Amino acid sequence: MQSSLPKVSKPPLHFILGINRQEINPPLSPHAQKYSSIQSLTLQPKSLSLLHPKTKHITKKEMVVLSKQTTQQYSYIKNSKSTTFFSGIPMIDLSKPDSKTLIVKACEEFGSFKVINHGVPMEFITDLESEAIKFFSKPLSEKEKAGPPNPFGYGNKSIGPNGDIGWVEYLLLTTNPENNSVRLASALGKNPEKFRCALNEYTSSCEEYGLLNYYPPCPELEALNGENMIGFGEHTDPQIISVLRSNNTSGLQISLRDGNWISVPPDHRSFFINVGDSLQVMTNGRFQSVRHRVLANSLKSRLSMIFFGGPPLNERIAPLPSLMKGEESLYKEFTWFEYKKSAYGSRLADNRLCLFKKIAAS
Ligand SMILES: O=C(O)CCC(=O)C(=O)O
Ligand SMILES: [Fe+2]
Repeated sequence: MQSSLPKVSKPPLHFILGINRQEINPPLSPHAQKYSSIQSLTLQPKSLSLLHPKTKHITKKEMVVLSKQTTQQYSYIKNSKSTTFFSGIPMIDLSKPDSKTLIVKACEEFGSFKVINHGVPMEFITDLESEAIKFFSKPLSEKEKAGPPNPFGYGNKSIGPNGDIGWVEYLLLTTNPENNSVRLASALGKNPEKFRCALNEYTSSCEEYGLLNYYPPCPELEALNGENMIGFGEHTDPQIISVLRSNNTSGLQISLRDGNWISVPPDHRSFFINVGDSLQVMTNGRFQSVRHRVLANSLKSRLSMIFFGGPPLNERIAPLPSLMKGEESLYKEFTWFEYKKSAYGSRLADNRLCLFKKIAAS
């Protein structure tokens, strides 16, 4: 199969296998208990205009409620109609000749799209999925042997080093098995080779456009009357592209250009592609990285396999000359290493590209 996506240059290509945390903490207690442990409550009303014709059904107003527990802080979203799905996400059939054109259009308009007829055999996906589920079903003490996730390994709740917390567990892996530590390999079970094979089969089948991802439920949400808990907080991916595949559980939301959040219908056979910050720079802003987040599900577990395609560390990230046609670059010069370092020092929701934008002369 011919891939229509840009060829992603060599490593680092990392994967996150995530699973919503469930058995890790004592289950979140129902309503009363949750609020009795609140130390501070912040309400951030966010007025949302309905500019996009296909978003009539989404909530006009959204409240983000931050509840601070003694040791952790989780974020909740009030009245997010997470089960009303948006039907306007571009779907691209990679076997069709017009797919390239449609991908460009989707990247310009949405910063994301889903692909079908991607050529990745379903059995590769299900093999990796079942190995991942085996891992996440282990007792916490076993999983922790594969952590912490720096640079690669198991993590839960904490996303990055700057205080971001989510209802999530994850395994951060690299496609280069030598970089996945011995500690990680042994925690993957008696047969880490099987896990590795599943990962390799899956990644080698899609190396030109990346791919992979997984997650699970939070029954206490049922008692919270329409509130949703953040599994993975809003952010843009810093890499060139991310390829996300999840099981049939909802949770992924993306922010449209008008600021409205919409829920992506789950589809375990397709891949969902996001434009990352690096691709935004490479196209001098013609494509824009898409803000997205994952909400916890009260009933079902969600497993996502995400493939992040990033450049080599010393690669300069700059607009591609062939796209420039005499335009000025909107961005200062920087390498992927510099961007990663800066991203590591920021919060998940921060607009990291701001720091690298040229200030327009007035
Ligand atoms: O787990 C998911 O479905 C998405 C997570 C995500 O956006 C990320 O890891 O960058
Ligand atoms: Fe992401």
